[in-house]
Amino acid sequence: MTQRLLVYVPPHPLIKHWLGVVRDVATPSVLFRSAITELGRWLTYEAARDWLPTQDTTVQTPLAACPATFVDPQVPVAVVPILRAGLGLLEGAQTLLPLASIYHLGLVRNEETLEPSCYLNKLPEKFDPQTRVLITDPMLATGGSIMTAMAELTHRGVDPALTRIICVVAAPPALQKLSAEYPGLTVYAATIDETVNDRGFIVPGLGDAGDRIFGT
Ligand SMILES: O=P(O)(O)OC[C@H]1O[C@H](OP(=O)(O)OP(=O)(O)O)[C@H](O)[C@@H]1O
Ligand SMILES: O=c1cc[nH]c(=O)[nH]1
Ligand SMILES: [Mg+2]
Repeated sequence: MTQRLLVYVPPHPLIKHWLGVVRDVATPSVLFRSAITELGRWLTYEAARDWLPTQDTTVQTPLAACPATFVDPQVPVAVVPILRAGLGLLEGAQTLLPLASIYHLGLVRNEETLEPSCYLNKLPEKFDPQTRVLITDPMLATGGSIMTAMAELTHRGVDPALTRIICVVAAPPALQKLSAEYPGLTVYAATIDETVNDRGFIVPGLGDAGDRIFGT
């Protein structure tokens, strides 16, 4: 079977609600931050559906033996927030994945060339090939940053088929690049917007996610 990039936009009222809040230019930083946290929570919930490994067992209730399913603690789970803005989605993700290891990757785009450069890399040298990786970055625009992140991860043994990206707004250039290089990868987005303007901003988008989260 040919593998394809899967992009899900979960039709969830809470995701729609918090997306409206972060799009609104009048939303102050403190509310923007908590809205991004909520989006991190609900997008992680959706992404975990067919991704988080489980094991079947039996438990004894007060009345009888009963089949039960638990999250498998043996399979490593990693969250990779793309700094800065990916930190905004991390808190919500972490509440659902309390045992996950967090590996920070700091990327910033040059405002003129839009080329990303890496200023912090806390990735391990090698990942266990079974590791479930969740990447958090609210904006996939030209795709330069997410492609850099994917190259760093796959170079260290991460399997794209076991990787999920959660983002708030995805734009066509980023999705096209991911699709060409990483079929089998899955993206969860609150929305897919139409365009990226000549300054690299997604339109209508939500502006500069990092600046709005951190009030800079
Ligand atoms: O798809 P791209 O064109 O690469 O753009 C997306 C990147 O831009 C933003 O980061 P930014 O460089 O603004 O850094 P910040 O998170 O520190 O604000 C955003 O958080 C993404 O990482
Ligand atoms: O619209 C955009 C594009 C990239 N990064 C952002 O923060 N916003
Ligand atoms: Mg920014």
